[in-house]
Amino acid sequence: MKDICFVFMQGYGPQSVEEKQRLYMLLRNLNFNGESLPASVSEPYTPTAQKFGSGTSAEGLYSPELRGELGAGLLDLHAMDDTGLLSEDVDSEPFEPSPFMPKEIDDDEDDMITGSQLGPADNYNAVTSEKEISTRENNVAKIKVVVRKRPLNRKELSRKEDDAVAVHDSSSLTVYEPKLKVDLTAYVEQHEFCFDAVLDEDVSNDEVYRETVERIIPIIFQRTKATCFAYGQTGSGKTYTMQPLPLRAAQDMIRLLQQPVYRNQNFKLWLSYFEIYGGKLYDLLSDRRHLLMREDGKKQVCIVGLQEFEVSDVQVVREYIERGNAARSTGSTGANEESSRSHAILQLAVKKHIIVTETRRQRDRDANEAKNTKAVGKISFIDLAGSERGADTTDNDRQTRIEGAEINKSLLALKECIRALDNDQIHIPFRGSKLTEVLRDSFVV
Ligand SMILES: Nc1ncnc2c1ncn2[C@@H]1O[C@H](COP(=O)(O)OP(=O)(O)OP(=O)(O)O)[C@@H](O)[C@H]1O
Repeated sequence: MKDICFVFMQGYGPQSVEEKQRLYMLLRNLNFNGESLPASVSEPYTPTAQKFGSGTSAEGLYSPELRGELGAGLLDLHAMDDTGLLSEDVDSEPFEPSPFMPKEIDDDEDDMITGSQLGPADNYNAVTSEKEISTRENNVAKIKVVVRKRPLNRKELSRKEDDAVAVHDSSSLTVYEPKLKVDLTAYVEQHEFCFDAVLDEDVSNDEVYRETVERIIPIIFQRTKATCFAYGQTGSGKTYTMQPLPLRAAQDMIRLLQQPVYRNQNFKLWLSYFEIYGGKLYDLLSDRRHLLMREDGKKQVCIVGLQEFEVSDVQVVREYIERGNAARSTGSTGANEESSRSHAILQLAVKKHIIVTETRRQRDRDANEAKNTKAVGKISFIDLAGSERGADTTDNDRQTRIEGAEINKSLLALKECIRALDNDQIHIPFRGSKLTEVLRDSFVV
């Protein structure tokens, strides 16, 4: 079997329920974990208005039993913010629309989903045209789902396994699912999917960067936060895909920092890296120091004690990333010898350093100007731990199974939050896991 890793991009700024629901729609159908694939799909699933327009055609895809055990992921690292974004004193070009936003938007069609276009089996809530309009007008959160196919690994090749995924073009693929009839005759079911982008197995990490992160780097300097996360089952290539991205992003950010417009404003780049392992937070750049998560008076989640480092050199960024990677919790699963056993979160924050004059007493004491910083924008890279099927755990020891259970639990909690959002529930179960607690603000508009 070939596996697929999803790279999901989320632009920050004001977010709408509609965008999040759309993401949920996209991702909850992406469980290629053998047993959770749809039993029968007569038409391809397309996460755009055109396909939703087909009414019941893809009905089977949306029934709860076909969603699979571990569904979608939706992350937002407002949660990690203990400071609001700088709202003034930033000289920049006018605020840019999302790089994922089509330049020209046709009023009545394309990428927006209308209530009338939804299939009856789907309890996706109708999106009113009024909301659509306001969404467009506000240029709100932009989501991009990119799928990367990985090549067969040595084990799969030696077992002469079939290639289960065929990439057709830059936005669609087919998954071939081997099945057995009741009389044990083998047959293959085909499932077609469309995404914002599909990258074939020969695509390099550099191309992944260009397709996903590159375009949002400039807007991080314009009071924007973005999150890129990798979702997929264990061994699907999440870490392989995610690890090079922050370094490439840092390279571009450092280059931008040299530009007079940002240099003159004293913009600097800061890096932090932590993981959520077994429901606990650890600083990967500070000897795995146990971190505590607290809520402040404004119900903002703060990670107390998380170390941030100012970086101005790509080589230094590389060293920090390597140090953090080395500190990450890894283990071995049936599907991946070097499996990440944690959710890793690397953040690159642009901050404006403000020279402030302290109180008279302090000034007298210090006679120096004190420095202060204010967040301008931030990009977060999240390498989620892989979801695991029962079949992946047969060879695992007790510890690995416990870890797997914890990982699945947290991804399930993530799914529950997204499902609650999808159902417009008032109560969103953030407290289901540390992951969802930390990412709480992503579910709150
Ligand atoms: N696109 C690719 N091209 C070549 N090799 C790949 C690709 N994707 C993944 N691999 C290889 O597959 C193996 C598993 O990848 P990786 O560790 O990134 O999976 P993962 O999804 O992070 O798994 P886990 O959730 O268990 O941590 C690694 O040896 C990696 O080098």
